[in-house]
Amino acid sequence: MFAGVSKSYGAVRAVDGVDLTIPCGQTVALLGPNGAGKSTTINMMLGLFPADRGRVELFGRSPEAASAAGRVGAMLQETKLVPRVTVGELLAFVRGLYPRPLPTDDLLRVANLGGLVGRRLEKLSGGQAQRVKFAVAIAGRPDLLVLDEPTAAMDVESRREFWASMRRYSRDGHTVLFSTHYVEEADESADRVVVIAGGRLVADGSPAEVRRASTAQTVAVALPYDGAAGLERLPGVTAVEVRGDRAYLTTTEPDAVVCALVERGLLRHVEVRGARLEDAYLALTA
Ligand SMILES: Nc1ncnc2c1ncn2[C@@H]1O[C@H](COP(=O)(O)OP(=O)(O)OP(=O)(O)O)[C@@H](O)[C@H]1O
Repeated sequence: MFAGVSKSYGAVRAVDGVDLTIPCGQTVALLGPNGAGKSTTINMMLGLFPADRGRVELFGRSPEAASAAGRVGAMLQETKLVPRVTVGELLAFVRGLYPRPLPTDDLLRVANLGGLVGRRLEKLSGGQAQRVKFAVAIAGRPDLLVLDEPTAAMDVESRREFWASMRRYSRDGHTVLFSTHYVEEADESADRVVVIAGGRLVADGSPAEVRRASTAQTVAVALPYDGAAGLERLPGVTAVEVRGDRAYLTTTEPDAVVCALVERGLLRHVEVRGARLEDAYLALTA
């Protein structure tokens, strides 16, 4: 729970009056561009440094007390793995630090590390190393799992595997908060999307609710034989983009645009696309 939380670094106001309450069991994406204040928010949530103003509480107590009680697990951007030990040795060590760790088999299954137990940490690929860091974060079976841009620099396949692991953990009723600047990750993997820009929360809701914050839609048609000239004057059209042999018309009134295209005999291979989370995100953070 954040109540009126602010944090500055000198003259830079990194987080500015944030209020946020996360119910148990929810998976929340903290979505924002570089420098939006995501890491600062997460560091305060974990009690790594104090807020200048406002109150941060986890499970009704201070972040430090919640972490000391083993209720919080985190995977931070700067987390490094020690070399010269195996995945299995590292996980056995970390499990030993907690009173009720995840059973080893569950840990390996959830983090998708089955074939890597004997592998030394310095021999892992980037995606595999991230899954080991994820395993370290969940080894103590935390009620709240916090992931700061966990898939930065991963390829598509590694990202897909990573989010599958995250969902296996959240499905068991655990609360997850992850930060990202990939809109599709928030759309696909979160119950709730909190958009942050310039240290302020600018949107908060399900992916569908945040998507609706942008009403712009696209009507795409085959490019008319005489080109795109004049399309921008059709009723309801606010922008026209030509890509390949298609014209993409931005509008808030797709019905009117389709009618106008019919009247002019221009309706060929039409496709109407609803607002995308990415459009809403770009509008919100502009
Ligand atoms: N230690 C610091 N000293 C000074 N300014 C900082 C420090 N850490 C962050 N900032 C500034 O605070 C603002 C918020 O930074 P923060 O790292 O929280 O954003 P972010 O959303 O996590 O960005 P990114 O996606 O790039 O990691 C930025 O303007 C950043 O330059």
